[in-house]
Amino acid sequence: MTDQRAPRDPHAFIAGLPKAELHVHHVGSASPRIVSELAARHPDSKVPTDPEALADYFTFTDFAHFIEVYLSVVDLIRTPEDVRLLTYEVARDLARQQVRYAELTITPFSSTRRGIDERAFMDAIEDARKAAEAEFGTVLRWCFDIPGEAGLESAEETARLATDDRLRPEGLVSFGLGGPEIGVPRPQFKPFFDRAIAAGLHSVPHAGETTGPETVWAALTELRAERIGHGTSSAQDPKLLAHLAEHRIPLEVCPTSNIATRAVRTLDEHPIREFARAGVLVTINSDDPPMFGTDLNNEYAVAARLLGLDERGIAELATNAVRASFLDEAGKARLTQEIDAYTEAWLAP
Ligand SMILES: Nc1ncnc2c1ncn2[C@@H]1O[C@H](CCC(=O)c2cccc(C(=O)O)c2)[C@@H](O)[C@H]1O
Ligand SMILES: [Zn+2]
Repeated sequence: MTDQRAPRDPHAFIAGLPKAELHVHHVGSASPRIVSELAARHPDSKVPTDPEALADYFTFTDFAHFIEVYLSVVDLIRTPEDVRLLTYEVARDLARQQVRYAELTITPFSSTRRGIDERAFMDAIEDARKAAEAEFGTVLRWCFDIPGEAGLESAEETARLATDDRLRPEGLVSFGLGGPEIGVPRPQFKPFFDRAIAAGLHSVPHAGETTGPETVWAALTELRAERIGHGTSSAQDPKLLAHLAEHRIPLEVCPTSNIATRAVRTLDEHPIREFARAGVLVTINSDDPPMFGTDLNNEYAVAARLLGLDERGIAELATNAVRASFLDEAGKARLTQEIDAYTEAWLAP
């Protein structure tokens, strides 16, 4: 992607552009309305019920503080009905942004360990997935991730829920690893990723978000990652950038997330330009949009500004995500064609 003519009105173009999102968290996508509604149901929670106060509450001093706040929202989700409501509303918000396909990262361990029955949990997300597809036309698939800091117990539980044919949900396509990276080396999770891959799931761990490129290398070699969540520190290692580009291993880039969690100081210092210059397949994602005061459309606008993209360059970000997705080939062709048709219609004189 090279510097191109400035788009006529990037926000309007992006708002109508059909998109796919690959790195967006279930609980992290709970809108202020949903969070305040759940907080009102649980007065014992420290999460504010007032959406304005919530904006302040979602301001983080560092990554550890982000995880602490994230878990206080996880604590609000206590029943299968909470799970179903959250999932359906997240799908509604995605549809509003013309997201046709999303791979939503869910951490089942965090909910089952808080007392939600595993079968009821799976039924709740599957019911919401089918309702969203029928009512919004948005296709959802699941990524189950291990909350790494919770250790091997959580890895075992997550691998069991993801590979037991009596439990694994129909929409499950991938297996991930989230939470803090510092003090949580990737190699210990190799046996669990091996089980997930043997069960037909795709490996998509977070790596290089708050630690260096060695964590990205470990995700590739030990966990056989097909995509990398964030991969921000890859820019520090030219050999790693060349490897990612040569082997077409996509990065799930979440620009505003990296600023909000202090992983990167300012957007102008974000390594997304190095990724593009190295020929790495860049996809744009929102990670935990309401918590970071953003949404996917805004992330596309940020990427367009940083990369100096015109409409065709912005559309390429969307087709990159389709190409990097685990959607079936027919679905990929259909969504790519829709993106191309929209872009040509927009540019027609
Ligand atoms: N940008 C992000 N980068 C990394 N992760 C992210 C990001 N955004 C969201 N997450 C999610 O945060 C959670 C972290 C949960 C966690 O650390 C933890 C630790 C100890 C105990 C428990 C528990 O449940 O008992 C959970 C994960 O679910 C992950 O999917
Ligand atoms: Zn994430």
